[in-house]
Amino acid sequence: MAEQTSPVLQVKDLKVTVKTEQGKLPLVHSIDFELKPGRVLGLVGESGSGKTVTSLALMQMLERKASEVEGSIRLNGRELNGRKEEDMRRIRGKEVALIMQNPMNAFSPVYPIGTQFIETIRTHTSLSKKQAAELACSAMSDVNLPHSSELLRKYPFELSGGMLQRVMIALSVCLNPSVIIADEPTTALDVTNQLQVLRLLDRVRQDHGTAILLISHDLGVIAEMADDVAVMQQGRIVEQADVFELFDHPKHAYTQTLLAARPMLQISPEMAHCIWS
Ligand SMILES: Nc1ncnc2c1ncn2[C@@H]1O[C@H](COP(=O)(O)OP(=O)(O)OP(=O)(O)O)[C@@H](O)[C@H]1O
Repeated sequence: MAEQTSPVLQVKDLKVTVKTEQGKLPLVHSIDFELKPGRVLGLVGESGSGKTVTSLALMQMLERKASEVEGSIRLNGRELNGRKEEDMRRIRGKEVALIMQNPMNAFSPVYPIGTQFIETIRTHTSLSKKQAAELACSAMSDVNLPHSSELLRKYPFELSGGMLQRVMIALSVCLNPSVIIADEPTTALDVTNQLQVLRLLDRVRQDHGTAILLISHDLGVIAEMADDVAVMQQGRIVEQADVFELFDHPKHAYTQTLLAARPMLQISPEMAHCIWS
């Protein structure tokens, strides 16, 4: 079906500049990519290459006074770039969700997790408080968080980084957005929970046709999860290809260096089998 193959997210000529005391500093230079339903695009590149800045620009979460985002970000055919913050609040979470690198930034320290979780659900749905709490609990057990009703009463500082990361992932997936941007979603987790989260993302992709932009340092995770890969260097996408093509025949010298520098695939065939079984 034509509808199935049209992209949910189309990024064209995206540029990000920040204003510094020394003047304007370009961080992302004219990048293009698209995401189709149910596909995973891996975004890789060394630290500082602009992956997080790109994800924040897509979500329109960069400080507007201190930065400039140019180009086009079309989500389900609608332009996001320059959209009012009020509109973006309705779109974020419901249509596009961000799993951030640092989960502490995703929650306010002054409210219990549950209040924030339930309010987010209720902003985007017509569920009652009780139904929203049930949905929150079931989403939390999906990411291996037991005693979820107890957890919902806790404040962010009472949870470990890994637990908070899983709460954020549960919140991101529970509203079935068409696109999930996952910025290093498993970095803070131990191996068992990494597998759980990767499995969950894969299940969401399969069951709901969610498109995922997966940012990761871990080329093993990218090799297992991504259909296509874009390689970023100094704010530019220097190579973009199908995952097999990119790993087997990297064309750009930087991609070759990146692949040669990987210690080894951190996901063994046995672990990969665990993810998909
Ligand atoms: N507000 C800002 N002002 C100036 N420079 C910034 C600002 N935000 C980010 N940068 C710089 O932009 C570059 C890209 O940062 P970004 O966090 O996107 O990299 P990254 O590829 O996500 O790295 P990592 O993998 O370590 O998360 C870095 O050099 C960073 O220092």
